[in-house]
Amino acid sequence: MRTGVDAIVSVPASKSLTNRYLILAALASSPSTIHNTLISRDTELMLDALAAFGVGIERVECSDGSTTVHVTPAAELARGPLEVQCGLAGTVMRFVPPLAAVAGATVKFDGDPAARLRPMAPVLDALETLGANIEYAQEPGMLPFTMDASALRSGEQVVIDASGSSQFISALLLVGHALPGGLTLRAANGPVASPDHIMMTVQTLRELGVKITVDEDGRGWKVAPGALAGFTVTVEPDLSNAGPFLAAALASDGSVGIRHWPTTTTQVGGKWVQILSQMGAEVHHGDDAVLTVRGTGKIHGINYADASELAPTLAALCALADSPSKLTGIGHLRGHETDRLAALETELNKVGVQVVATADSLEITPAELRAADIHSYEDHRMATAGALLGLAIEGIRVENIATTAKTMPQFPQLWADMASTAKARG
Ligand SMILES: O=C(O)C1=C[C@@H](OP(=O)(O)O)[C@@H](O)[C@H](O)C1
Ligand SMILES: C=C(OP(=O)(O)O)C(=O)O
Repeated sequence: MRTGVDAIVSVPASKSLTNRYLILAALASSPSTIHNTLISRDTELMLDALAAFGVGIERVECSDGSTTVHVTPAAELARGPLEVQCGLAGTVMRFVPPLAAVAGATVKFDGDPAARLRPMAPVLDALETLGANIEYAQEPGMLPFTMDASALRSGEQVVIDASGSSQFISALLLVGHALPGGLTLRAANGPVASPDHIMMTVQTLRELGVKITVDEDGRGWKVAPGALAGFTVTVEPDLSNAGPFLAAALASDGSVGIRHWPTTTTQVGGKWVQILSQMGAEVHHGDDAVLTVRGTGKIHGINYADASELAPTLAALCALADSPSKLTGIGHLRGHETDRLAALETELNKVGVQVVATADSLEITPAELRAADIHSYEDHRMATAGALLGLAIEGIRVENIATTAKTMPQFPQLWADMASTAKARG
């Protein structure tokens, strides 16, 4: 019996774009307006951090349910001593220390217990190269730490190991124009994590008028020093968070549309179009800007590299496929909200799927599926992956679905609304 969903969904704004725009607005020379700002745990933490530096934040609730944020830069960013709470937000724990460095501030950073396990050293070592002094309260290179950036100087070329996270690179690029002498940055030999997110940073900077060049091999960046004028932008919907909804069309053999799908995007979630088509969906981007995905009764396995934050949803969909899949280039997901490779191996095994997790890949071989309680590890994407399994497997229960508030507090309601459109189709 098939029970296809048939829904059109508005997903909230992009976390990655919201937190980039907020950092840049704080560093601008005049006020900025950010329409359709995401309001979620990760962006609330960013807003609080900026307010601590003396940045003016005014929120306006709009009649369509979105939030516009007006950002007024501080005449001079506060130097503290301040405290910044990072929660479990990579974009806060990696993007705010360079802002503190530019401010010349003394700041204590801490986060959730799980945040204390996430890699930080490459970006912090780079800030030390630029003259910041960092005292670690527990483990070197990890939260919690106190940074004193009162003696920041102009740097020579900074070289960063970006195999653990693209955010180390993005964090420095975002403040490069505000550093004395700008910034010259290279990725050290070895893999670069989530390269799409670095391109998003580069494109965002260019869109706002920052001069940035990328080396021919794509592993080096030069940001010219200079003032950034205030700006007005509208944040795109979060296309990564659209993923579980779109995948639901395949999982339930139904149809799901996402409103306001951009014609071009820097978000890695833009790749859902290609991924889901390859896995068997019919995909249509209409004149009304709705991207519609329809199940065709078939879900094929896929070999896919650099899925980045799409991997948990993709892995759950691969569990429902008619052939094996392999997701590669995702070793750094072991340092995300949880060790996602281990978590996916455990949870997909529970529902009967064979999963082999290597250092940097997942091999997923579908088998007969069974009900299980899916643990979410305080990881929003494990929770949404569990919800997706729940559409296809009778009796799945997802523990702590509220953890989706990290980037999409509306998830439980939006999901329930979509799921309620499913009808028995005999
Ligand atoms: O810069 C960003 O907004 C992000 C970069 C990526 O981090 P990693 O490079 O650590 O994977 C991604 O997974 C994360 O969800 C958001
Ligand atoms: C890895 C993620 O988040 P963060 O920004 O905390 O790194 C994610 O959202 O999948």
